[in-house]
Amino acid sequence: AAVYHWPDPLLDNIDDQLFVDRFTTMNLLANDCGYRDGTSVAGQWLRMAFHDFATYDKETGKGGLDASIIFELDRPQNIGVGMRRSLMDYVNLPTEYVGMADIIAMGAVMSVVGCHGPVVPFRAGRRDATGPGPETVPEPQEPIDEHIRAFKRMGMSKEDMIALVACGHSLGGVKQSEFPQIVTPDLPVGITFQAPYAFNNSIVHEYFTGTTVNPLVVGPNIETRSDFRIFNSDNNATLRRLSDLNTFNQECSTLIARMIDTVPSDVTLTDVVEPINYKVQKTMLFPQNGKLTFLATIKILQTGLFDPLVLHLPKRTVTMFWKERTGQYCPDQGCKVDLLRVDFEIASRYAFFHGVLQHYFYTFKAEIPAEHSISHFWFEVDPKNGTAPFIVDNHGANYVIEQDSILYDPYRSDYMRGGSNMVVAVKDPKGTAQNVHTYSTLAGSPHVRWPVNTTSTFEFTRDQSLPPTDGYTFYSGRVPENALSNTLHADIDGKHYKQWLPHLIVPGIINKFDSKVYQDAVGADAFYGQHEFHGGAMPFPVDADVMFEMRKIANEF
Ligand code: HEM
Repeated sequence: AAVYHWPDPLLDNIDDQLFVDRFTTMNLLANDCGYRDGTSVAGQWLRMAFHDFATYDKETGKGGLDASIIFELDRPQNIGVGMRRSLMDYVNLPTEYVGMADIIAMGAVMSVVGCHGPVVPFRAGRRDATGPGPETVPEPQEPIDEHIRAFKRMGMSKEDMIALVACGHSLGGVKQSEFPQIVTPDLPVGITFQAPYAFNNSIVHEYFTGTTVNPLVVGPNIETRSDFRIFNSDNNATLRRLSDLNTFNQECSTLIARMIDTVPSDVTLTDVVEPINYKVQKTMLFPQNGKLTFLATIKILQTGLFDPLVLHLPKRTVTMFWKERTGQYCPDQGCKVDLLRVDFEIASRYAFFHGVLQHYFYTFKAEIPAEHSISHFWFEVDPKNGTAPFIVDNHGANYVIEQDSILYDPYRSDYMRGGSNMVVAVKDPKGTAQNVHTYSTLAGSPHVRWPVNTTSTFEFTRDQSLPPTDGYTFYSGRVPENALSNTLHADIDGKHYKQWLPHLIVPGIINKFDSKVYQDAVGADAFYGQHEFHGGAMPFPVDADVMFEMRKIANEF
């Protein structure tokens, strides 16, 4: 599995999307094979991944999952409302660190599991194309030899092709509005490939029992019966194998993974991404009330079976330690910080199949003398279950605060909707700071004929309304509301500094959890009311919606 060394913007983001929150785009839309446009969201997402992949050429090593589909939407081969709808779903997800190609691949994974199919392993790190690929998506009117040739070019054998088509065409169907020569006017306006709205091998059984209505098998137009020609191109041997559900699930998982992992030959993907345990995230360091405030959260996975009706905090205790950056301040064993708060979130369906049921987020707040600052931090976890306490320290490397010269300042920034006034604290004893700016990913800017995210630079200037304090001067600038991710940059005394601001904690999108942490940071403790507690084995204040969700999930197991 891919190893997470903090900070890693790519894996951090992918982990959030795949595993953490049931209520993200990725988890919500394709979940339960949700219906849309006469088909399923999942069907639309999976087809888009295939069409993006279908530009691959094994000989040249070009194409594959590279989001070139964005530039290919006007082609008849990519006809269909599903393509545009899928892109609309995805449009806000890519950032400076996570490309659209990864999102499209993730969509394929989520569509399969969302329709109760198997887990398709996910790797990250695809690179987005800057222009269209060749016009090479297979079309239903083409002869079988052409399909075999096309899949061979994509790196798939004839048997792979048969299986992959059966896997893909277990979702969705064909629309009259898009393929009137296949779904002729005497037929219903849309026909699904198989009866159940689920990722399974009904398509195979319906084929063998003669009950199929798959228009690419029994449609009135013989020329466009491509599934029929493909399925029996090996005398049905592959399809017979796939009539066993376990075999179908296994082979589909492997083949869809191969499909989405097909990338240009100069792109290297990460290892398979598993839920990341002890993930440090959402760190913030900023001057406040004559000190530096440091916030950090560590995510711990809840695995194994549990009784969803008896929610309780694990007995474990988690403690944070940190060390000064200059001078002598902390004892040898580090300055100790007790827990500020614990939150939890139910895991995604995809995470359930990795044995993860929910996530605990342990958040800490350290008060740090500005003159000493902070160089690194780590955690001690005591499971309190008879096993020994252990240290979590970024695989031995510690969580190192690379620099404290340029810091995002949530305390002084203003999150009002309609763009934000972002404030950056700059440690600049010689007064030489230059080029203080953020490099931001903006949602949905018109770039090509289809909106894709773009990146822009926003300059900051000295903010005279904020008096210097604790060695920091303050710079501010307006960052648009649609900024999805930001990286701060500055040159100070001839040296370049940068700080990545994780997606979701910066202006633009602030989720519930983060806004609470933000409230904590600025000292509005009362904000939480009864939902606030500081460590210890206290019951969660669970609301009815969450209970309902958890029961539903428990029943699905
Ligand atoms: C020779 C190969 C293939 C041909 C000729 C073909 C053709 C088609 C056609 C004509 C449609 C109807 C689209 C619409 O009406 O909007 C369709 C839908 C679909 N195809 Fe394929 N396909 C092929 C291979 C695949 C593969 C390999 C996959 C995925 C692994 C796949 C996934 C899908 C899905 C999920 C849909 C449903 C889309 C929706 O409901 O919106 N197809 N395909």
